[in-house]
Amino acid sequence: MLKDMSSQKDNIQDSLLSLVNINLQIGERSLLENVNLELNRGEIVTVVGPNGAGKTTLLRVALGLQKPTSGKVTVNAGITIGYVPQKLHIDPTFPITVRRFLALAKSHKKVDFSKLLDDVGAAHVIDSPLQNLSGGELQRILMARALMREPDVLVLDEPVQGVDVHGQVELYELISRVRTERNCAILMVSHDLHLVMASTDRVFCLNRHICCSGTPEVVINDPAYTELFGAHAARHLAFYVHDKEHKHEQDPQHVNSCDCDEGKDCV
Ligand SMILES: Nc1ncnc2c1ncn2[C@@H]1O[C@H](COP(=O)(O)OP(=O)(O)OP(=O)(O)O)[C@@H](O)[C@H]1O
Repeated sequence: MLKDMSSQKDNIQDSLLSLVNINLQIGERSLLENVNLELNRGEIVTVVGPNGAGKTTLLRVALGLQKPTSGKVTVNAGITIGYVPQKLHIDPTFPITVRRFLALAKSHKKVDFSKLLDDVGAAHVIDSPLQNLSGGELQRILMARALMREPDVLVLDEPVQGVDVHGQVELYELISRVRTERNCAILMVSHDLHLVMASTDRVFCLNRHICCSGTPEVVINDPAYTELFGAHAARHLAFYVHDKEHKHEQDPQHVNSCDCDEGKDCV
């Protein structure tokens, strides 16, 4: 009996954030229509959709930065949310090192920056000017800054933008690791379906309203997904599974002669 009760408890999902019947109208424009989304501890949820679909707007509503016209946003009392925005304006006339940038962020307790950066694979840039970082390095620093708050929920708006395919794979692996090691929930936005599918538990396809949602396997076979992204994209951008044994360094020609499904995009 006791055993039954504990397994029941394990199955109860720890909901951290929920959006119910969210509508947002600005002027004549309807930006979000009847959106429902729930985020549970330990899961990665990805919102995909074309440009202008309302992905960033949805995150802003979830974060309480944008008030919906109607609907309810519920955030569990006492949880901490870390946010990595889509854009960070870095003033080129104000040079700042990574260490200084992190020191400017609010944190409840003293943080060991070397360890933090080591955790996100960016220890080597600790004394570099922020302006000199590559796209992938900058994303790691922004993620490190968000992690300083020890968030229960990490919200990432297009975390791999401007990063090459190899860097994207690494960043999605980092995101999965952060989720596992910190047992937080991750809510992220991506245009990219290709790589993100392998690194997410649930996907929401958004085009103002939720066109379809579910596990990546369910979504990729949903006609609404094909309608939104086109049959070619749905077929071509099937699951990306990176074979780590798959090496290219020894044979540069291999990139073009590779017989895996990725063709010349294979990394
Ligand atoms: N405050 C606002 N007032 C009016 N329109 C807005 C406002 N914020 C966003 N929009 C519009 O709402 C639509 C959705 O914008 P949003 O940035 O959420 O889309 P997105 O899916 O994140 O797009 P992208 O993939 O290009 O980043 C866009 O057409 C945008 O111009």
